[in-house]
Amino acid sequence: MKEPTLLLLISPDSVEEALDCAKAAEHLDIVDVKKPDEGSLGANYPWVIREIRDAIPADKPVSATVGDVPYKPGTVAQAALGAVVSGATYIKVGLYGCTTPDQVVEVMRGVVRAVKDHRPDALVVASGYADAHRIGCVNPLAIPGVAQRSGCDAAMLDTAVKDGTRLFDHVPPDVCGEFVRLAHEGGLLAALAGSVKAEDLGALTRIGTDIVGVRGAVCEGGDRNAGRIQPHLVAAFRAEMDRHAREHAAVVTPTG
Ligand SMILES: O=C[C@H](O)COP(=O)(O)O
Repeated sequence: MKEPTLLLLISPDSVEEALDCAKAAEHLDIVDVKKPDEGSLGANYPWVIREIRDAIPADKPVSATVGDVPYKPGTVAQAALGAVVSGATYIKVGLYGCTTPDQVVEVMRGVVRAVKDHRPDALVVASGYADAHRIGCVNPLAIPGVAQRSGCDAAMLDTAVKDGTRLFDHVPPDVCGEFVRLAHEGGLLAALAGSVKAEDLGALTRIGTDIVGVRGAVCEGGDRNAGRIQPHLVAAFRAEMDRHAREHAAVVTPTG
């Protein structure tokens, strides 16, 4: 049986940074357009998504965040359509303002319809927050179920507050493992992010994560705000991912 592959999603905040990602294109799988100064899943301008789509190799999918969205299903559906029309094929929604699972389903059903009516092969990602308890939104472990109920393709966790705390500070590896299990049970991809560092890759690989999302760890000085993405840090991060994948494969399918 082929081992599942962990994909690397990197989030530039501008066309200039996307060009740095393009220099490291062989080391990454998905380029994720966001605007970090508008929030952890802050949405960028449609023309930035389009320019980034044009700037990176055609075989690298572009993802775009629709924002840390309010509970306003029509507004969010229209924003999601803007992202897919601009060339993104992974549409990520940060469910910041949804306080109940039913609200999430209502918002995400609208997004799925808006996106897939325009481009059936685009993937819709419902993103909750590992630190949901700090902002009063839906519990991380509820996300896979509501993502599945609303027809999404992936369930994701990121952190809402970028204060140096990390994914595993809020949702420990065994609970992230349960998140991944629930996502897979619902036929979804599982994406995890939140100030992830290279030292987290062992656990993320072990639990079967499909996509790891990173910004700070590949910016100079580890600073997601003041630092800029560095191609050599992307390459080094990828090398660590590959090392963990090899080690994990050796444990799961020992030879000899
Ligand atoms: O989707 C991934 C995020 O951009 C992660 O950013 P971060 O690694 O700085 O928390």
